Amino acid sequence: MKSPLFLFLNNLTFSYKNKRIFSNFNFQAEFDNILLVKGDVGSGKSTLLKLIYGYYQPESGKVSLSCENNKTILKKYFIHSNSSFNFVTGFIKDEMNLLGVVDVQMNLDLDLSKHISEYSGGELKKIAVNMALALDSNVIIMDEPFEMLDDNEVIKVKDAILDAVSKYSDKFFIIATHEDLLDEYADEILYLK
Ligand SMILES: Nc1ncnc2c1ncn2[C@@H]1O[C@H](COP(=O)(O)OP(=O)(O)OP(=O)(O)O)[C@@H](O)[C@H]1O
Repeated sequence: MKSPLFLFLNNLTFSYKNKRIFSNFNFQAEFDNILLVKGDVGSGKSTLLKLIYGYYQPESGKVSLSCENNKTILKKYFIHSNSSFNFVTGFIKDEMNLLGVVDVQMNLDLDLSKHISEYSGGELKKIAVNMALALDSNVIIMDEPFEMLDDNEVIKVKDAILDAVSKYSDKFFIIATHEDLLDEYADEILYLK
């Protein structure tokens, strides 16, 4: 049986220079598959994902992710809204080797040997999402996975996420999105104002 993932945000305070984004913010969720983070433009969704991932440290307060089953080691992977940040080596193949991804799951129909500057934003997004799904990470944090994709690709990415959720008992998704298409599948939705 699947052990849920717990997210606790306790009195979280975070600012960029002089701009306060979270002030003693509290939230907790227990979820089996998908936690969505939604809200207006600039409400702090990306910032919160980066705090959850650990890119940023809060000024005060605490972020914690834990699994009821303490034996499960939480390996996190972050998909940036600008997917070029996911390919620090500059090359898809090198990144895959670095992360130990043998093959991407979906039929991408793309030449993966080029430099990242030679792909469109949507192509990079597709590759990044599929790379994340092919990794053995169990906490996949996605910042706007549907951005820059056409309708057809949006459905493919949505289906790939739902497929991973049904296939693997140990994968959890924390997804920031403006789209409504995962709402009905989410265990919980955090709305930021
Ligand atoms: N690196 C940064 N330095 C300074 N301010 C920043 C930085 N990143 C974000 N901000 C500011 O913090 C606020 C929250 O930004 P964030 O990107 O978290 O919002 P968001 O909800 O993800 O927005 P969007 O819906 O446009 O993606 C915004 O006002 C933004 O201008």
